[in-house]
Amino acid sequence: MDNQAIIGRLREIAGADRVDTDEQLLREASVDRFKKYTAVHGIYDGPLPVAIVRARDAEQVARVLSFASQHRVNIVPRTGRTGTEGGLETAFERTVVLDGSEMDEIVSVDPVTMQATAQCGVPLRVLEERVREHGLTTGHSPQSKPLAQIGGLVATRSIGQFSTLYGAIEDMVTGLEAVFPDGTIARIKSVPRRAAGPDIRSIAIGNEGALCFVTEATVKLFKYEPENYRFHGYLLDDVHTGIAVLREVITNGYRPSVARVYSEQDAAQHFSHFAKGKCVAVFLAEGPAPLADATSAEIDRVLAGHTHERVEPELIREWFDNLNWGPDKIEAEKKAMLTEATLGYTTEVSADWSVIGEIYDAVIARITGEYPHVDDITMLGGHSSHSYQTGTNMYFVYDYRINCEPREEIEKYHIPINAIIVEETLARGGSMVHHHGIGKYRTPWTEQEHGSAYAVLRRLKEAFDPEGIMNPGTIFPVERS
Ligand SMILES: Cc1cc2nc3c(=O)[nH]c(=O)nc-3n(C[C@H](O)[C@H](O)[C@H](O)COP(=O)(O)OP(=O)(O)OC[C@H]3O[C@@H](n4cnc5c(N)ncnc54)[C@H](O)[C@@H]3O)c2cc1C
Repeated sequence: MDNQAIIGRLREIAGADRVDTDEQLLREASVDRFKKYTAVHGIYDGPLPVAIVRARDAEQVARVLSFASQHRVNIVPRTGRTGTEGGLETAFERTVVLDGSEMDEIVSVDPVTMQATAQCGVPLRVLEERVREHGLTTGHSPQSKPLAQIGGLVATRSIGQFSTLYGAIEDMVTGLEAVFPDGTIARIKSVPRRAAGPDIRSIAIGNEGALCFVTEATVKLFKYEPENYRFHGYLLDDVHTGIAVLREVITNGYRPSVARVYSEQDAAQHFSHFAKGKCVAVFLAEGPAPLADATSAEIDRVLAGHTHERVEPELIREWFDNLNWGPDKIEAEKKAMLTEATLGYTTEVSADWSVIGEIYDAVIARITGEYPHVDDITMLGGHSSHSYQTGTNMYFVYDYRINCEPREEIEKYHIPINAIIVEETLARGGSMVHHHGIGKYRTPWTEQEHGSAYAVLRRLKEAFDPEGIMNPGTIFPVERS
């Protein structure tokens, strides 16, 4: 079947007005933010998709996927388009981008059962605003909240700034609907908990469009009590002290919603007006007032055991209020890329408390010691922003001046720096990806990440996507065409 025939069939399935073939739209749909630097220069070297289908409902998604399976047409699901790891890249010929952003109905908000159900194209910001009318919150607040949508948030195993209290998306989704490549529409009902076999929500959560298309999700709701917010900020001597502080607060049984530590370098760019060359620890205690007070008291008690300087809570609140990225910041970043030829990227990993500090040191030492273009790096540091009983994440941040043609940027800077971080983390038993997903650029290490359990993951792909049409090259390594 040639491209024209594919487009014709898609028009029959979805309606002609739901199938986009405009050249510029196809170019922009061929990449995500992994290639933001070439994209801002208008360079799109990879295969362009055949078409973009804006799906109306789950039945239409099912018909598109069945057709694609039968005719071996590749599918890249998408919603909010904030992905950072190449998951939206159309790396293969004969790809159709299946866009769920117009499935944007909030199906229900139930303040009694404390749940909301939303279609995949609902932006998280919109859902959050709706539930706040009831005095509730989703508790989910990734930095991309103004743009990211429910489908992508579920598909990437996203996590938000309040994760230490509310958890990540896998702790929040109680039920969902997903469409599989054979056209099966599976609805996983929402219940408080069950022991009826393995938890099949996790086949959809984090699948990055490589197994199924998420069309709807039901999430938990919590009381929204910003009047009880207690912000805390401290200057500390080094990252290791910061990690020790985080560990103590968390393992003592307290759950501030925000618990973060920034390295000196990262702090200097986030908190230039007060960091004084130090590390910065940030906490937010919330919940019912007595709990927020108890959490605050514990944070102070732990800090008393370490040399520190206190930061005005109002400064932390101001910083926090401006943390999210909407269209304005995306535009500002594009302008900076074009006028200053500078770029910033991140690689986020996780590991046990016992090795996370060692990983931090090893990564910084290797990049500064052996990366050949280290002189172009203008900032190298990181922060821990999501902590658990057993360990924490490290979000490495690297900014650089681009001393090459736009096309060469990824190979010269982003890929080798990312590789060092992944290698040092895996070498110490950590996870190479904490919350952005594997996408198409960490696949060289998917097998190493999972070890002997990779066979289980691989079987999921074979079982649910036997034709390999779902986002090929994402999560699962394959040869590129
Ligand atoms: C400025 C910025 C800040 C960010 N901050 C955070 C953060 O704090 N926490 C965090 O976790 N992430 C963060 N991210 C990453 C990104 O926002 C998340 O991965 C988000 O969950 C992606 O959602 P989306 O709707 O934009 O998905 P998209 O970008 O459209 O897609 C992302 C991936 O999910 C797949 N996908 C999309 N929709 C579906 C669907 N309906 N069914 C199946 N697969 C689908 C795609 O194929 C792709 O692989 C940030 C990104 C940016 C640009």
